[in-house]
Amino acid sequence: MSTSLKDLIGPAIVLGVLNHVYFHRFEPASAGGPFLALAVQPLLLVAPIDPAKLAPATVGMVTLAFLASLSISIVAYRLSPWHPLAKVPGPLLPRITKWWGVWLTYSGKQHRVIKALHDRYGECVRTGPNEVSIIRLEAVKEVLGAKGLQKGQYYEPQVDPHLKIRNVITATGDEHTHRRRAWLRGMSPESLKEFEVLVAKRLEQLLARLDGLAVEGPVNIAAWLGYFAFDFMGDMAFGGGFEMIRDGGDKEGYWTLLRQSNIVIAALSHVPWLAPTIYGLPFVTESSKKLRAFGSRIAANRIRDGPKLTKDLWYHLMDEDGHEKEKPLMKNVVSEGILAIIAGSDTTSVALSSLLWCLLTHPDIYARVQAEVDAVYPVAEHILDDCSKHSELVFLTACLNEALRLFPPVPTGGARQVPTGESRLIAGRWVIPERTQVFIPPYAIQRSAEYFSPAPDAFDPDRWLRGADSETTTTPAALIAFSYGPANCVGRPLAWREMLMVASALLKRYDMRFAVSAAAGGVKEHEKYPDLLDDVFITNVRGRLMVEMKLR
Ligand code: HEM
Repeated sequence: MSTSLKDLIGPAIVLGVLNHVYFHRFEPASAGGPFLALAVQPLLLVAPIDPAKLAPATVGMVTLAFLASLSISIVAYRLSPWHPLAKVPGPLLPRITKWWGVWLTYSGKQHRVIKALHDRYGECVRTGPNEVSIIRLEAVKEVLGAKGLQKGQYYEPQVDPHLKIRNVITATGDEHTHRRRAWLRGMSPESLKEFEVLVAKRLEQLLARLDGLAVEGPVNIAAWLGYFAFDFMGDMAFGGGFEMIRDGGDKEGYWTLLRQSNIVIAALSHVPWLAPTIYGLPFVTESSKKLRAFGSRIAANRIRDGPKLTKDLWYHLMDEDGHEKEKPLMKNVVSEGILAIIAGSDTTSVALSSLLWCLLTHPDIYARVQAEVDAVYPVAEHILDDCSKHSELVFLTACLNEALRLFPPVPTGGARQVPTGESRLIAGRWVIPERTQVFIPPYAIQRSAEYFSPAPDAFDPDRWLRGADSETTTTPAALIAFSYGPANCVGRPLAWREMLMVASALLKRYDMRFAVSAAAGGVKEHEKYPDLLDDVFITNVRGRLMVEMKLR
């Protein structure tokens, strides 16, 4: 008896469902094997047919039936009441597929869309088939805190695909504690004092450049703050490496390279199983090879020349003063150094750009904060050599807190993962099942009226200074721009030092206002600034921030 197409459709459908059951149970870590298995199975089904009588249409129909049944089975399960996250509200598309998250990352709008979903569906929203986003204060501690959840598959695409090196941001458990120890030495008060010298040197260079540019016309201050932060991080991590202030741009192309690879990584974090396949593509490998070569080159320079003005981060990460029993491996330290540049440059410069944007949109607040800087630093030079007065910059600190609240440089952050085999009760109300990815997005929680009211979307630095009263709510614990818990931002003290030095220097030296530009479509260029902050894990400023700067 010969096998016909009709005989094969039923088995193809059953096989599709069985594949879903298998992959659901044994989640693949990479796409290569599963893709091959999916391609081979329809061919095995048609194998009994005499090849001479096998029409290509038959193979096509069997494959179609197999893939359609697999897809329908997956979608039906994800939408069904039996899915463990069935009771968590959320829109249809993300319940079905993680490709929605990939698209959202490429669009740059992830933070704004997630906030809109919280506005609509509440404090816990299903943002993926196995993913939730929570903006309840108790969840900050329960998810990000010491007894919370660990980083999971979301961070896998950040691991170097060739060297398989984990740095402090991708390591978990004891490995994380060990790596973080060296970072903490690098961020001690003594180290910070040394880094101040490096900030001051670059800040002087920036101010000299801005003095010259300011007389020529409006300056894209967002770009120049980016050059500053990048040059400084190169000095701080490797004792040098970039000269973007000198060159007036990214002449070497490393900034662009880092940003491009950040976008790819941020998108792949939603589909980590695809990362090994994508990283196998030559043009993708090319950019990660270039980055590694660059890291090794500046590391080699650093080893040859030693620290420049002061002990740099390399000194601490490489354990040059011999705290650890075993010296760290060179490749690990290169990876940490590159991480420092990624984690510490765009974050700080975006925070400063957003602060300036907020101040320039509120001239009354600008005037108050400028008056404070003038009072604390009557002599401009002392901004560069006396950080002991930072505690007196109370209003500037409030303005920075408010800018970090409205525009957190890491707007959504990375997901933590519920361990296999257990579920977690979060905030006493949501039972989150095993292997779920859990986001606590700073942008959405920091604009929640529950924690900041009235007017949670308004720039109101005074909310940080008002005492508690019955009319207003300010919840410092809900400001998580630097994250929370054992994997919070290890560079926080340095970031604050840098931000206060740069902001005071700019306010002291210049009178600034938005450049007058023709309104495009009725919207002035500076009004578009918030919409051009792309959330690609770290914010990318897609637009310009054109400012007229007049020496005072
Ligand atoms: C305003 C500036 C900054 C902001 C808002 C910021 C924010 C953050 C956030 C939200 C995280 C957690 C990321 C996650 O959970 O995946 C983080 C981690 C980290 N940040 Fe920052 N950061 C800033 C500046 C810096 C600076 C200047 C450095 C210094 C090099 C730095 C180094 C790091 C490192 C190494 C981690 C990983 C820590 C760990 O996993 O233990 N950051 N940062």
